[in-house]
Amino acid sequence: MLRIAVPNKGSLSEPAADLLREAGYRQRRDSRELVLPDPDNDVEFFFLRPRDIAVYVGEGTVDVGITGRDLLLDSASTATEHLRLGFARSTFRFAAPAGRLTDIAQIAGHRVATSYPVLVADYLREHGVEASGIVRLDGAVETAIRLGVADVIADVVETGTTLRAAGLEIFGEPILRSEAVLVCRADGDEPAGLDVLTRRIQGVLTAQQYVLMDYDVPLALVDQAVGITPGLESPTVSPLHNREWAAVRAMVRRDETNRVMDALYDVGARAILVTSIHACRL
Ligand SMILES: Nc1ncnc2c1ncn2[C@@H]1O[C@H](COP(=O)(O)OP(=O)(O)OP(=O)(O)O)[C@@H](O)[C@H]1O
Ligand SMILES: O=P(O)(O)OC[C@H]1O[C@H](OP(=O)(O)OP(=O)(O)O)[C@H](O)[C@@H]1O
Ligand SMILES: [Mg+2]
Repeated sequence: MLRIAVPNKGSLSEPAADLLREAGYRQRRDSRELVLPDPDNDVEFFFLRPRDIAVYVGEGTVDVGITGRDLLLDSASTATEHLRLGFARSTFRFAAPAGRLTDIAQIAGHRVATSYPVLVADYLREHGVEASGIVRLDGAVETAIRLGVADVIADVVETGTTLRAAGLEIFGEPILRSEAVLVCRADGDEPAGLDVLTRRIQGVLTAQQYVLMDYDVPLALVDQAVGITPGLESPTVSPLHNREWAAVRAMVRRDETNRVMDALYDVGARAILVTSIHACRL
């Protein structure tokens, strides 16, 4: 049985459960359940704190897990990134009171508050900057400066709303771009069943990222239209009752749907239909 660690709380928890459910796995109904066997799929789920997941995977206590790239790096675990999952995207950044700092070199001699001390210490060391100290906090890091515990913070930034509300401003380059990732052990054999889990998750992600586009186009314009919708391998081109026209079906990236429809219409395609993909294996 493949042992899979899933975040039990926080921003990663719900999208991770949704992804696994969509991939055909059982998911818990009660948030107090800590272990959930799924014998039909030959896997077992362990609901753990997101921060601990890379540690368990690195130790080999569980085979794979879902966590954030930032949490993986901060754990200093030997676990390694196996698959990007595309949700819980964020950047990890330095911030200070608006207008005060512009460059990470200016962190020298200042105190940095963060929930990710390993990540921050590694980054500062790599950039040759010596802070006077790193203050580890569990959360609400943005308040640390006002309370006089630190001069600079390093924290997760998604929309920037929390920083603005605290009168802080990012400076320097992003320390990291993070998203949810599937992690597994770096050494040893690949655990049995990881290939199936990976293919199922990739199927869900592809189904979310692509749509099916159908359209009719005059025969003379098929090459031009297919140039706009090359599909993943090659689009399906079928004859129509009207021999002057063909029907084309191709996968298109969801975020390009409207741009592609406009371009197809411009070359003469008509009856352009877009359908969601429910599931797929490529
Ligand atoms: N606002 C956010 N937007 C996107 N991702 C976020 C956000 N906040 C946290 N994350 C991501 O979620 C992961 C952290 O999850 P974790 O459960 O430890 O913290 P949390 O979601 O802030 O929950 P908590 O309420 O326990 O603080 C990290 O990978 C981080 O990048
Ligand atoms: O850029 P934003 O969209 O504002 O999101 C970023 C904020 O979200 C998270 O905080 P959370 O709400 O989890 O509180 P915490 O600091 O107590 O973890 C993170 O730690 C930032 O503070
Ligand atoms: Mg938080």
